[in-house]
Amino acid sequence: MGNKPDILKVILEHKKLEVEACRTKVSEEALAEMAKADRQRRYFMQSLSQPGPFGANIIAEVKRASPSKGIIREGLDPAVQAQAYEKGGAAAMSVLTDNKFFQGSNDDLKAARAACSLPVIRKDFIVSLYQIYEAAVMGADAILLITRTLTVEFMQRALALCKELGLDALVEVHSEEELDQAGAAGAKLVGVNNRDLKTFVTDIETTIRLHKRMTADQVAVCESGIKDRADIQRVMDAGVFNFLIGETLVRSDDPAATIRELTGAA
Ligand SMILES: O=C(O)c1ccccc1NCC(=O)[C@H](O)[C@H](O)COP(=O)(O)O
Repeated sequence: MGNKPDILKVILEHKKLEVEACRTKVSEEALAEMAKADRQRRYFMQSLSQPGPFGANIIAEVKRASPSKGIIREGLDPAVQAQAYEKGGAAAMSVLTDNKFFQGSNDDLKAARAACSLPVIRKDFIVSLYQIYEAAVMGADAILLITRTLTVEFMQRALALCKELGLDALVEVHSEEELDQAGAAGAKLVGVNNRDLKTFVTDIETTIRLHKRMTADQVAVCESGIKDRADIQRVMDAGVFNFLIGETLVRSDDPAATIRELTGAA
């Protein structure tokens, strides 16, 4: 048996080619100009800064497929999903825009955002400032920065650009070292990915462990592998009240009811 390929490395290599191809169609200068246009901003970080009415805030994800699970839901309609998420009481939404590995698209984000009033994060693999301008142009309210894939210097530049464009940034970490790097870059909204992106194993204890090391001005988000109310309760007992949930909601036949069960509203 050969070694498993490092999927993140494969995704990033492909993403760099994708961005270069986009650049040949629309230059970064032209995109930056478009990104300055007035937008109806929705406040992603603000929606997560305090516990919700029942305690937990859910960032509900629109994810058609993933490298770890393959197809999650055939024929998923992002607009229908977004309406159910809002009805269930989600605080915000996450939409995968990567096409090759997650079968998402920029149109998925636009359709989901247009169908509800929730703030939306563009979930993709940022390798260039170009994609941050792109996120603003497609109407996203926030972007994801994955610490493992970026330098502190790039994250600082990305965070400064987000501020300029009126976007929030969720900075994702999976280890103590990455948390320190995110802090050095100035991250205030910090997502702990419970999924090890090398092995795909999820462990909710990762959030509980890393949260203890966060500073008072950082807001934590528990990401990946959340299946039920017991998982949420366990993490809430440790002081974290924000949860990013994909598969459990996308597989549910009644995502609104599932959100109510997860937050404790049901
Ligand atoms: O989910 C994957 O297989 C994956 C593989 C490589 C990079 C990222 C990946 N997931 C992105 C995510 O962060 C999750 O979609 C998100 O945290 C929700 O996780 P879940 O609730 O377990 O679907």
